[in-house]
Amino acid sequence: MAHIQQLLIIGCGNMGGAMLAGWLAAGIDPARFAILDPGLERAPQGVVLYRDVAEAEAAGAHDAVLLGFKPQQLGKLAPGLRGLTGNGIEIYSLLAGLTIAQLKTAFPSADAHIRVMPNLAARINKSPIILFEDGLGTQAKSSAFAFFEHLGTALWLDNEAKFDLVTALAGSGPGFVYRFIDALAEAAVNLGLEQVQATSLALSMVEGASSLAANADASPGILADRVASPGGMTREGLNVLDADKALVKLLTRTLKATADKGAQLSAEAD
Ligand SMILES: NC(=O)C1=CN([C@@H]2O[C@H](COP(=O)(O)OP(=O)(O)OC[C@H]3O[C@@H](n4cnc5c(N)ncnc54)[C@H](OP(=O)(O)O)[C@@H]3O)[C@@H](O)[C@H]2O)C=CC1
Ligand SMILES: O=C(O)[C@@H]1CCC=N1
Repeated sequence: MAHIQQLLIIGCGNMGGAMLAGWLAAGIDPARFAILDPGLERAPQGVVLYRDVAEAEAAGAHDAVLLGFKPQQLGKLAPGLRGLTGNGIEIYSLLAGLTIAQLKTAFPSADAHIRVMPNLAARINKSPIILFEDGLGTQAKSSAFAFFEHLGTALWLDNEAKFDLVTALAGSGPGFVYRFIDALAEAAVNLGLEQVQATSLALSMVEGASSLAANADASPGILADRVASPGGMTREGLNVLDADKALVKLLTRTLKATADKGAQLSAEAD
């Protein structure tokens, strides 16, 4: 039988909501989803919304759960969720930093425990989706992959120790790109451009450049050199970013601080 026929999303905020929107946009039947979230105003049309655990337990319709609340809530919420996470249920977790071992301790009776790391572009079906699992059989693994692939480009990670780092890169990454776009616009404003025009140009430039790179036959490094006409303007700017590896060093510190917080969230959950 195919897996994830009925997904119960527990905590449907920014990330859970983006994923649900992506699945619905991909044409998946809304009747395959339910939400448990006490504070959510409304669910998308055709998706059932439970306000409390008892309602979701009474329905008892799901075969998979997606944990979409905050990592700091796991210890407090898990005991009350045991009735929704028992035999026959697969647990998919968005909780940044929290390990498979911690999920197994929190939900010991579930059939399988899977870490999932998307980003907000799941809403437009363009998110990387990193997966790491324990307990899925071969067939369930391939149907889980197909289900998450609707949201973008899925991959199985072979080493959980790298999960915080891929979270920093692919999950948190949009935050860094948005900051870069803002900084680019602010720099142009500092040098004399008008704010609205600077923001609009920075945004459309990044959109075009990233689509071009995603579909190109050459690496971003080679594409950067193609932009820099010999003896031209761009090389002068690249020289600023490249001097003493300034940009690489800044981003290494950025990813390290982000990944280290994952380890801290995990330690605090014990
Ligand atoms: N934001 C992102 O880009 C990404 C987030 N993640 C992960 O996704 C998870 C959610 O993050 P994010 O969406 O940003 O946070 P949000 O605060 O937007 O979403 C969390 C949701 O859980 C709800 N909630 C709170 N308490 C309960 C409860 N007892 N039962 C059910 N639902 C509850 C919240 O409701 P209320 O607001 O009323 O408290 C909210 O709707 C985190 O674990 C995070 O690590 C992973 C990848 C990317
Ligand atoms: O900031 C966070 O913790 C989550 C995980 C990745 C993106 N947002």
